Amino acid sequence: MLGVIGVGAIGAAIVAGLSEGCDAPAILLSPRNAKTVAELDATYPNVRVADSNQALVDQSDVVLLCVRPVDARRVMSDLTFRDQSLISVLAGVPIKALRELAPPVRDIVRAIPLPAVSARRGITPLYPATEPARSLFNRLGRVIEVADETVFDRYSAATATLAAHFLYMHQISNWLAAHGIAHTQAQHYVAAMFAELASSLKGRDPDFQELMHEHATPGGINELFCQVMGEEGAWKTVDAGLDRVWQALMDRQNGG
Ligand SMILES: NC(=O)C1=CN([C@@H]2O[C@H](COP(=O)(O)OP(=O)(O)OC[C@H]3O[C@@H](n4cnc5c(N)ncnc54)[C@H](OP(=O)(O)O)[C@@H]3O)[C@@H](O)[C@H]2O)C=CC1
Repeated sequence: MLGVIGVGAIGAAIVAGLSEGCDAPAILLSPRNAKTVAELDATYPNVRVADSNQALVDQSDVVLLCVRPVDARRVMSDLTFRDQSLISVLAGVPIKALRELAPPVRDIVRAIPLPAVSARRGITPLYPATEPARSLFNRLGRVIEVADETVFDRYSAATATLAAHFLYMHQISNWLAAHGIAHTQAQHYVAAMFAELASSLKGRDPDFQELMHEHATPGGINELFCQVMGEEGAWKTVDAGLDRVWQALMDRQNGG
């Protein structure tokens, strides 16, 4: 039995992805977030809702922890574990801290799922990449087996750039809207442009420099835009943002 504590955005996405297709694993959900939990329970025959978090822990061989990092200590300190498996998706909470939160559990794996797991198209770094986490996340797409926890946290830092991608698109559509194109039309246009770009990445070995050149006619407007972004410091800002995220993750690990 897989028990999921914290059925918010990523917890629900994982449950949905695992529950699609044949041989779906039996899943028990924590009762909080009643609306989402009831929807998952009604949609998937392999899903049930536990009476409490402790009942979930008692009945589960594998516990998947999907609460916000700031809530972890409060949630876990109420619970008594036995020697079962624990998978944590909590960004920036290291194995050492998880051991302290869930004694006597020894088998602890960290995972970095992305929302695409709901459609079983995820790519999930695992540390350490042991069973049963490997099988669970392989069912949700692909797994990256990471051998070192610091490297694992680098992957975690990179996921912090996702929301900014939408802000970038927002900025472009706002510029169009400020210059006479209806806001909705501008958003549809930018969404279609980037959806096409994203789908062109599938099924090929990505080389981003090469792709940039494919899209930038020499002397053309894409080349000009890249040049101005560089001159204005945009690419250095990406490095600065990632460095700050990395520092925040490290501070979280050190209890800061
Ligand atoms: N969202 C994402 O794409 C990704 C998230 N993560 C990690 O996943 C974790 C969850 O993120 P996300 O899903 O976005 O956050 P959400 O806030 O959407 O989900 C967290 C859920 O935990 C619930 N919760 C809080 N306290 C308890 C409790 N005592 N018992 C059971 N459930 C509880 C919350 O309920 P309530 O709202 O009522 O407090 C909420 O539904 C984070 O640690 C994050 O780092 C990792 C990879 C990707």
